[in-house]
Amino acid sequence: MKIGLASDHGGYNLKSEIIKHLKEKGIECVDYGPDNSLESVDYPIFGEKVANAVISKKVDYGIVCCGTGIGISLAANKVPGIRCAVVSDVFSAKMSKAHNDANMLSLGERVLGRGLALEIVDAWINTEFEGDRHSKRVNMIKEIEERYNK
Ligand SMILES: O=C[C@H](O)[C@H](O)[C@H](O)COP(=O)(O)O
Repeated sequence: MKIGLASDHGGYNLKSEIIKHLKEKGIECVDYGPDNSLESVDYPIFGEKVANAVISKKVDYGIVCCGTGIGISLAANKVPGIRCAVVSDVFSAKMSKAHNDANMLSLGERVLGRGLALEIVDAWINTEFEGDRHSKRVNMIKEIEERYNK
C-alpha cells in the first residue's frame, strides 16, 4: 500500500507523526508537502496535490491534515472522484471506508491528540469497503458529481 500525505502548517506536526508511524509499519509514504512547519501555507494547494495523486493512481490512498481537517478536505473533495472523510473517532474512520469507500482521510491536528489520531489512521487503513448496497450509493455520489461537472 502506498499513501500520499500532505498538510498545511496547522497539520504539519500530525502529518509528520503519521508518516513516521506508517513507515514503521512498512507502508510506503509519499510526502506532498509542506517541507517545514514554520511557514504559514494555504491548505487548498496541499489538498489538491494529494487528491490528484490519488486520482492519477500515483498512490493508493491519501491522508491530509490541517488545523481542523475541514479546509483541506473541502479542497480535496473538489477533485472529481475523491471521497475525503474528515474523521475524529475510530468508528467513523472504519465506516468511512466500509460504507463510503473513502479514498482520502482528513484529520485535524488542533482537534485530535496524537494517540487517537494514529488509532484512527490504523482503523482506516485496515478497513475494507464492503461493497454490496453501499456500491450503489457511492455510484450515486459519482453521478451527482458528473451532473455538476459537465
Ligand atoms: O480548515 C482550515 C484549517 O484548520 C487551517 O489549518 C486553519 O484555518 C489555519 O489557520 P491559521 O492560518 O490561523 O493557522
